[in-house]
Parts: sequence; C-alpha cells; structure tokens
Amino acid sequence: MTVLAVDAEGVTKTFGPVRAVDEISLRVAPGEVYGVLGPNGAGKTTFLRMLFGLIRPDAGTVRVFGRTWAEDDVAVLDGVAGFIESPKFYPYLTGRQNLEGLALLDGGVRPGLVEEVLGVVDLADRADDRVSGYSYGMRQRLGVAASLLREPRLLVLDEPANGLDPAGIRDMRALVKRLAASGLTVLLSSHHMDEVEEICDHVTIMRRGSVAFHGSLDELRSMAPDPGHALTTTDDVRAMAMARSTPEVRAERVAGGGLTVTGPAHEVSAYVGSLVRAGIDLRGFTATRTPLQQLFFMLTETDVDDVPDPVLEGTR
Ligand SMILES: Nc1ncnc2c1ncn2[C@@H]1O[C@H](COP(=O)(O)OP(=O)(O)OP(=O)(O)O)[C@@H](O)[C@H]1O
Repeated sequence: MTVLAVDAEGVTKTFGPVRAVDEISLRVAPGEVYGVLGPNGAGKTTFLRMLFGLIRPDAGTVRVFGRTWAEDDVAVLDGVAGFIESPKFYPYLTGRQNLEGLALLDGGVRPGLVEEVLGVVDLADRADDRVSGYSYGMRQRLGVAASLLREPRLLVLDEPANGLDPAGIRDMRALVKRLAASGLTVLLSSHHMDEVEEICDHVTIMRRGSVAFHGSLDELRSMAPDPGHALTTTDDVRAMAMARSTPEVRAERVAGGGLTVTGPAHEVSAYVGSLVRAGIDLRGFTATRTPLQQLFFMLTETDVDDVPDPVLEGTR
C-alpha cells in the first residue's frame, strides 16, 4: 500500500477563543499538487505549522509519510521541506553563499546540488549577487531552492506567490509546475483560486477553520455557478426589462449604473446580441469573477444556509 504524503485526521487547534483549525481531515497522495485554499484567517498557516511540528494539535493526528510528531518526533521531517510565510536569508551574503551556509548547517549536501537547485529556480545567473539586491520574487524562489537542498519528497509552501508582482507570480507558478512535473509532491496554501486552479490537482477549501470543500479541481469546476458579467448600456432600464423576459439570464441593477448579468455563456451572448439588435448600445461588457472565483466566495463568505444545495452537496 502506498503511504500517503500527508494524512490528517480530525486535526483541531485552538488559540484562546479562536478555533483556528477545526477538525480538518485531508489526504495528500504522493505525486499530487494539493492546494489548501482559504481567505485570510481561515487557518491555512496554522494547519501547515502543525505539519512542521512548529505547533501541536489539540486533537487529531497529522501523519507525514506515515509518521507522527508524537511517535517519531523530528524524524517526521525526513523527506519534507518548505517554508511557512516568507523565507529569511542573510541579505549581505549572495544567494549561493546563503545556500552553501544552509547546506553546511544540514551536515553537507551532495556535490553539485547547490548549483543544481539554483538552476531549477532560475537563479543561476544571479547566484553571486547579494540577496539584498534580490526582488521579493527572487527571494521566494531562493526559499524554494533552500528547501530543495533537502531533496524532499514533499514540498510545503505557505502562500508562495503572496506579495509578488504579476511577473513574480508567473515565475513562481511556473516553478511549482516544473517541480510537480518532476514528481515532487507539493502541498501549498493560497488565497487565490486562480493559482490553485492553475497548478493543483486537489484542493481543500477552508472557511473559519473548517473544510468548506474537499475534492479534485474537476469536481470543483462541475459545481461552479454561471459566469457573471458587468454590463453598461445606453439604456439600462430597457436592458433590464429585456433580461426579465429572458429566463436563462439573471440581471440586477448596480447602484451607480449598469447591470450585473449572470447566466450560461451562450445565453448571455444571445441576450447581448438582442440588446444590440434592439438599438441599445453597449458601453462596457466585462467578465467579473470567474465561475470558480464566484464559487470560492460562495463557499467562504456566505452563511452555509445561503449556499445553494448543489454547491454544498459535494462537500458533505
Ligand atoms: N499564535 C497564535 N495566537 C493566537 N491566534 C492565532 C495564532 N495563530 C493564528 N491565530 C488565529 O487563528 C486564525 C487562523 O490563522 P491562520 O494564520 O492560520 O490563517 P491563514 O488562513 O493562514 O490566514 P492568512 O492567509 O492571513 O495567513 C486567525 O484568526 C488567527 O488570528
């Protein structure tokens, strides 16, 4: 039987009155890219801290490759690397010197590995520059390089793209995809649905410490609502009236002007076409949230009683 990379069962952690993590169970199979997604304060970092043994659960068990902190102590970390929040480096040393220092502290690494990991994270040509001159994105990638020095089987990344500019986000996502393609198991937290959608196979969506959704990205997509659009026209009143007589399309007036239009993509385009044919010109027509983003907000912001049953069914 294959040993799961992570097997968490009923994990709970309370800080005073706050239930940061409330009976979370999740399983990460070897080779998977697993996302833990949730808004700020959902409990993602607290959960990842427990994997690294930085804090202990009040209840439940976390197994990492079959090991637990209670039974195996620091041996849990064999084959595991990563960082919680942002990695820290000596700014006055170069990227390479920082990695060499870390390798030394770890009792040495195989020859050529420092060079290899610098190449993997695309920092080979900046390796001899001081870290003080690195962009935030380069520091994050150096953090991944430092983790790779341990030649892990499981890489744990806490919001690796947080605070990065669009180019940094692109580079970090490309890096995670490359690592995943090499067979590494990756567990990452994020509060961006698009990040998880782009790189993860499975996701747990957290909401105030609890699981709001568990499953594959395909399952999640199948539950997503219709896409929404912001529409402004030369005659919003008539556009609204025409939407009322189009059953598949739902429209709402927006304070300050315009409508929000929701419905299956082909029905929305047919509706927009009919507006134009009726002599109503479009001033603006843009997609608002993608269906998955919309679902994310429904799962994490709405009171559970307000979430339509088809959305919640998959989570029960
Ligand atoms: N050491 C602590 N002491 C007290 N409360 C804490 C502690 N760590 C986390 N919390 C609380 O637990 C809850 C979950 O926090 P956590 O940092 O795990 O969320 P998160 O999903 O990682 O959020 P973010 O995206 O902002 O990092 C929050 O209400 C937070 O204030």
